[in-house]
Amino acid sequence: MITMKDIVREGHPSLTRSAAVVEVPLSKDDKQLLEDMMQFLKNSQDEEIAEKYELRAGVGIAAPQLGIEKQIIAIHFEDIDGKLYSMGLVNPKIISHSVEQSYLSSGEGCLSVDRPVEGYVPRHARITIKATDINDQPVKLRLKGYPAIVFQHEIDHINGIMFFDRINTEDPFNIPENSSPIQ
Ligand SMILES: O=CN(O)C[C@@H](CC1CCCC1)C(=O)N1NCCC[C@H]1C(=O)Nc1ccccn1
Ligand code: NI
Repeated sequence: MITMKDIVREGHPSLTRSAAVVEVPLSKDDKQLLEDMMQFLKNSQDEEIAEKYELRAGVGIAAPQLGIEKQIIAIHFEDIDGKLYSMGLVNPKIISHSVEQSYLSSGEGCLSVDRPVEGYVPRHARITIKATDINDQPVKLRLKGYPAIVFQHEIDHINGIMFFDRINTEDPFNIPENSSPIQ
């Protein structure tokens, strides 16, 4: 099972390199990795398991965070209106996005960053993603709100981008034109 010791931290080269496209149909190993990543997220959100294995609760994880430079991400969370987002995707791409931006009013963190980094992380408010799922099926997702933020955070990992790379260093709490807060 994946635990925190498997998650590489800030400074590890995998976090700032672009990950490789994954061959489809998925190999047995890539399927297993996706399943393990999904299980990690579920475990991390289960109070007992998280306490027992000292897991930090996460809603998403990307293979580069495990030192595996492949375009593989897993997402598991329920959004405010109770919709469950639980999926493993390979080769995710943002194929279109809004001009409007949005950001989490609480800022962002990362399981690979063991320190708080203050500031708003401006992202696209609405995105359309294309990817392939664990059963080799094509997936097209239109997202907004918190789900859009989570998917962008994970896709950034695939491209070697960390959330703090997007914070305005002069004025971390600067609110860009045409952007609105989430939560
Ligand atoms: O790349 C992936 N990561 O780095 C895990 C991150 C991904 C989220 C950060 C902002 C958008 C996606 C993550 O999940 N967190 N960041 C650090 C500690 C908190 C934790 C978190 O937000 N937990 C959470 C939130 C709601 C409900 C349950 N748990
Ligand atoms: Ni992260």
